[in-house]
Amino acid sequence: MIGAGALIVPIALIALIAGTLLGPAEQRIVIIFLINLIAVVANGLYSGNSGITSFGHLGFMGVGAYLSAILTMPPSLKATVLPNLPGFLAAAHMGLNEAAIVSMLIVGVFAFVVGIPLSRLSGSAASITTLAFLVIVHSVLNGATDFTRGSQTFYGVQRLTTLPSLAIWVAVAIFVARLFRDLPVGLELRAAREDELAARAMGVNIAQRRLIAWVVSAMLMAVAGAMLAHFLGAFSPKKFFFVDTFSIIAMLIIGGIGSVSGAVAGTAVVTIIMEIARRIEEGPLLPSLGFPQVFGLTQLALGVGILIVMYGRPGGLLGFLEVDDWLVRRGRSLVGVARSEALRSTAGKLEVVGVSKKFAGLVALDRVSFELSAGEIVGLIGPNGSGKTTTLNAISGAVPPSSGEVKINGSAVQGLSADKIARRGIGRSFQNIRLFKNLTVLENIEVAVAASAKSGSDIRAEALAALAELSVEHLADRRAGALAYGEQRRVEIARALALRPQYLMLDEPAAGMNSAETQALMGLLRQIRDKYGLGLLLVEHHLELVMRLCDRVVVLNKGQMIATGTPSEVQNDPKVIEAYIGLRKQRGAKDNKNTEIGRKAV
Ligand SMILES: Nc1ncnc2c1ncn2[C@@H]1O[C@H](COP(=O)(O)OP(=O)(O)OP(=O)(O)O)[C@@H](O)[C@H]1O
Repeated sequence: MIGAGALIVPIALIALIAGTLLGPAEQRIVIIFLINLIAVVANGLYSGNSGITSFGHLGFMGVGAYLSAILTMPPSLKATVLPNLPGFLAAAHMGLNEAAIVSMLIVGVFAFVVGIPLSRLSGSAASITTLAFLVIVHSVLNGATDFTRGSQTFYGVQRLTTLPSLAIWVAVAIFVARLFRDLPVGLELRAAREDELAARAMGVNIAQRRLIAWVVSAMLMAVAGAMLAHFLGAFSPKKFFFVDTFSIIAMLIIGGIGSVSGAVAGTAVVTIIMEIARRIEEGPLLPSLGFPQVFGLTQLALGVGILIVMYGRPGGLLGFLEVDDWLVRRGRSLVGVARSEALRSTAGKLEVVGVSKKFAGLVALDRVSFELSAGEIVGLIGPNGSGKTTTLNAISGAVPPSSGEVKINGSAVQGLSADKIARRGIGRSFQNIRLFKNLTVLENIEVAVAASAKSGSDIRAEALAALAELSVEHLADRRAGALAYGEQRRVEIARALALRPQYLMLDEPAAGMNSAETQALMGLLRQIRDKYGLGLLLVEHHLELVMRLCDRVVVLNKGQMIATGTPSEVQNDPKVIEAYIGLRKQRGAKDNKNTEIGRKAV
């Protein structure tokens, strides 16, 4: 894999040069750098992809360090250092790599158990929970004296860490992290980092993706712990607590938490800063220049480093950039391949049956019922605040209905999670565009393709074909957040379509478009309906578009359905005229988009 290779080769060269040309003091710095690199890449695999900064990963490193140290220590020595160990641990005697793998597996199981509740949390709630986890692990390491010697130094660990074995583990960590980022699981997790609601609407099971990242990163952390333990030879629980957590987080943040390249860059920069600071701390680095001896300088330097980088580059030195991606993208082809598998069924209907939604005391939807058949375009209109978006949210599972039923081809889906409903065939766009801003346009589409594609299919090629459908394939490598408004709307529709929905719900797709763009959109929507036979539910204030495009129109007012019928029936319905004209009167007959139907009807 070119991605990992571009990062691994320089690291291997550093290890080779250190092993052959450098003295013991410099070798020590390189070894510390490489161990930190595993830890930073591992933490970044979770924190960077999920957007939840973990303060707890040093806990896994600690468990890995103690476990592997116990496993490699000769039984005769264990009888002295840890006389109360249970029999199987007292008798175990392994080599470093074996012990690292066993520790990795045990930590993986431990992380899985801890991760089940954690993966349901988001944002700062999740971050603070990881901090609590660190404190708990620290207390357990201090308390489990039979295994760890408590707060006393755990000594007698075999010094088995060598540059070549370490370099191999670094390569494994980088390879896994880089691969993870590009696999559908990593891509979907990054999408959830950008926008949880939109990711769920694209079929992403966020908790499951977070759990996978948490376990994989914890396992790599255990390896970092094993390497550190067998390099230091002696340590205590405080080695895996706040001070080192701060260093690892500093490396991630300074380099750029959003990429593996950032983790590598941050580790290198911070290792250099810390080494210089440590030398000044230990004694004047350059006595001739008169540098004074300053205690606590290492942490101070890190703090100042974070402040400077955050001020100048809030995303870290490399931000979301993967160096290799940037190199590879230049030459690759942008030819898509349309999907080969059969379309979803073009028969059936989406039924909304007596759906109500209450927000505290407010009745946003009151027993709304209508149907959308495959191949049909239905417009959902009404004045501001009448409940149109809430209807889409209730259907898609973004907000569960308070009562009533939503049926897809006869089976009830209300109460299911949004990602499950998306995978049952409901695609949607959002009123205030919700693209995954820091992902490329192509990656945005790949998230939806991954949720609906058969295993083994070429996700990238299919995503390119979906972009071509909306004539935006030339935008594939652009960052989604950097696109013009009209382009973003098109990409969002392409993304919803890439889910291969049987029913597509678009929330004000023409908002912000000029009249030429709106005309083009109208043609496009008709074309999509004809080609795929899908049912289109269109929320739109642009009434000309609704009246010309829709087969039927449903009108809401104050959460209630006040009319349904063909566009001309609805336009002449007294209740609809009343709703729009009433609103116009209320607003002092201002020229407002809500009054358009009123003017037309009058
Ligand atoms: N999450 C929420 N919490 C509380 N109230 C909400 C929520 N979502 C919507 N509402 C309220 O429900 C009512 C219907 O809102 P909704 O957004 O569905 O209307 P709309 O017809 O889509 O309006 P617009 O045309 O302005 O987009 C409004 O009074 C709104 O304030």
